[in-house]
Amino acid sequence: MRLEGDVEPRLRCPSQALSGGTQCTGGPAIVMSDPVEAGKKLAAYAAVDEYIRPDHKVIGIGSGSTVVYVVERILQKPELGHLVYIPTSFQSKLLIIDGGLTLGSIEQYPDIDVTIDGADEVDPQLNAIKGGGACQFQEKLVAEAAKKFVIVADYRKKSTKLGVQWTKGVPIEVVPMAYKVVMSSLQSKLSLKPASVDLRMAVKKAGPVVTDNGNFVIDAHFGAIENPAQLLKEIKGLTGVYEVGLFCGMAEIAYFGESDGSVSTLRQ
Ligand SMILES: O=C(CO)[C@H](O)[C@H](O)COP(=O)(O)O
Repeated sequence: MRLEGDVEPRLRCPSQALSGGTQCTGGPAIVMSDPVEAGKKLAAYAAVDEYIRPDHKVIGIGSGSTVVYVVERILQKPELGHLVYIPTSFQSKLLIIDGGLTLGSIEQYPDIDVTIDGADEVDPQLNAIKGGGACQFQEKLVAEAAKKFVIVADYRKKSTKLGVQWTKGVPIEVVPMAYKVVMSSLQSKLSLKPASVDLRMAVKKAGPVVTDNGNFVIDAHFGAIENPAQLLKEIKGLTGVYEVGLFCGMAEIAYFGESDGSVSTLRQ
């Protein structure tokens, strides 16, 4: 299958079931000149094909550039048009609205069948760093409310240990007035000391990034993280912390679009 906007015949991904830790070829061809973009699309399409069914009712939609392909694939399947879609950010709300899908809120639909989301880094135990787009609070809420949480990512996100591939730090959403206290607590109260902590600054605005929840984000640089669950527990215990971009033991499966055009998976 050739998709609109694709330019050269190169990559191919399956729509059939994939098995744990394996790579596959075959199925609808995905043709793109950029291997990273192709990887995102491969992973997203495979996850939608295998995890979202017409007999589902409510689907969580993550945030970021990979999720754009999740919605693109959903829109190619008219049999998924009657489902309700729950956003995890302003960006994903617009994806749902602009696609003409039915938008729901987590308050209306606290029980979600499947949530599909991207990630910044994923380790072999399916722990993930998220929040590169500062959406980690709503992403975690919507992932936790789902029976199944599925990660989609390109090959750059696969890692042996969190903090090795993703070197921009662990995103920590904080209540604005608490940011200095939290920065100081991160340096003095954790068993794993960060090399540095930065208040994330906006690019096209003076001052800090402000999240969809009106908060700030601190990026904490720990290097390789041996025990992400312990680190998560310690950071969440600091007063002023709203949510941490460490997702531990949450995902059932991660799909990775590889640079050779295959899709690999990691399962719990
Ligand atoms: O956690 C996220 C946003 O807060 C994103 O899912 C994560 O940053 C991955 O984004 P992309 O698909 O653009 O690489």
